[in-house]
Amino acid sequence: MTVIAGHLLVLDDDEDILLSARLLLKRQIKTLSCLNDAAELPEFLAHHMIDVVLLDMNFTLGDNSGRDGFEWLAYLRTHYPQIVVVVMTAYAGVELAVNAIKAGATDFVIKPWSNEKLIATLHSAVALAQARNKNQLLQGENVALRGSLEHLSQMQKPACFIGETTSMRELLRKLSLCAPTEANVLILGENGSGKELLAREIHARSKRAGNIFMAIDMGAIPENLFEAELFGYKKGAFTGANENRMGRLVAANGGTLFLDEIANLALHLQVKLLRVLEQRQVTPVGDEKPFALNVRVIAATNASYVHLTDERQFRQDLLYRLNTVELTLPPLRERKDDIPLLADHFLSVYAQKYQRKKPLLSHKALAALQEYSWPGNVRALNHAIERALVLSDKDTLQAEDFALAPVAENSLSDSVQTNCLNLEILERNAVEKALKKHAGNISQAARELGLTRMALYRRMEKHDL
Ligand SMILES: Nc1ncnc2c1ncn2[C@@H]1O[C@H](COP(=O)(O)OP(=O)(O)OP(=O)(O)O)[C@@H](O)[C@H]1O
Repeated sequence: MTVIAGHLLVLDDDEDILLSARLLLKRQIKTLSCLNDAAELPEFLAHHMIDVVLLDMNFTLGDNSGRDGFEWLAYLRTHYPQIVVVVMTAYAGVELAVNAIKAGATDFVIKPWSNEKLIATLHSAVALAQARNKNQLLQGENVALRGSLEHLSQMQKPACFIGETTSMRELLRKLSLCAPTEANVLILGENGSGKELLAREIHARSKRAGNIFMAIDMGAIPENLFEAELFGYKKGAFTGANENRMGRLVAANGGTLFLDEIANLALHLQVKLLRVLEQRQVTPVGDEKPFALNVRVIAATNASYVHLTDERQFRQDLLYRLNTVELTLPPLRERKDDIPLLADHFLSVYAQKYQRKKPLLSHKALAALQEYSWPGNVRALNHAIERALVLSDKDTLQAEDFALAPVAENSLSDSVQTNCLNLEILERNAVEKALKKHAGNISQAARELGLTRMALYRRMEKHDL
């Protein structure tokens, strides 16, 4: 006997029916749940992934019209279109069953059921549900692949998260506890400190590791495209919507959704995101049917805690939805003992990339790297090492090969403080100085800060520079 690999929910107000379903099916199907009160269905579905619902059509004593069943069928079709519904009716209710099929049920069984027929029906229903899910995932992955090309090279690299200082060990300890759970995680840390890498590490150590990791830079999506990009749209929903397009949230179904730069999301869009995360469903623009959303959410920001807890800038209900677990990445200047490890790692990476012998670092060069305050954090260290390796063919790299830009006094003294507001000031100073130093040349300033041009533009906008 092959066990049906799916989750079946039997919904019937008759306890005897539920008992016989349990007796018959508990060894036939991988996961079986029973509910005798249909009113509990929405709450139940919000917390469980169901493949098939075996739905009784009559819940009100003396009413054999199937009215309740049709209402719940419509609810399932609207809110959980991927769930396959098989209805149950009494012998006299074959006509009812036919109407239920017209209304979207996939099949029906007559009570009292024939065990064999019921099991065969459920076999096909679960197979159909799984094909639907797979189809949805494939569509999603397709969108994700198209939409995330810029992440492709990073995604292919095996995650290698380096950190051995006390603060990083503590962070990694928390990570190993929360990664296998479904808890939402909020990652705080300065630019370039490794928030996305940490998010990928959580995904890699979670049950969703075999599924998609969808990174969305919330600061990079123009406000007027927010809904179309994230929720998708239906053909004809607006000018230019020439085909149905699945949004990135549904594309992330089954996997992890990484919402980067979450604090850059405008307040009115925060409400929309919150609604989707609460209801766990997404309705594409111009459509009526929502898609069920099954994602684990990891969000990240470089914003200060002061910013996040200021309700004029960030909705507190959204914050609570996102920060079940909070992980804070210390800036690189506060974990200087990691610099030799990181430097060695990047030297290996770039020696391989540029097909040359891995150079050594002189003592002075290492000391200079450890003394530097790294306003652009690990990303800037990474770039500095790549640059040094490209521009020098020596076997041993010296301090001057790294051309470390002097960091202004006040930035350095800010850096010693851990107050979050000062981190904002530190970022503003770094951006301002880089722009001044490069006479407003965005590309050069961005390179020096270890940011992309887009990321630098966002910071300039944020700090009104
Ligand atoms: N602990 C680490 N070990 C190895 N590489 C790291 C580590 N932290 C960061 N990096 C590398 O530094 C670069 C920047 O990291 P990442 O993009 O994760 O930072 P971020 O905090 O998300 O940046 P931003 O705030 O600008 O989005 C990446 O190339 C990443 O691989």
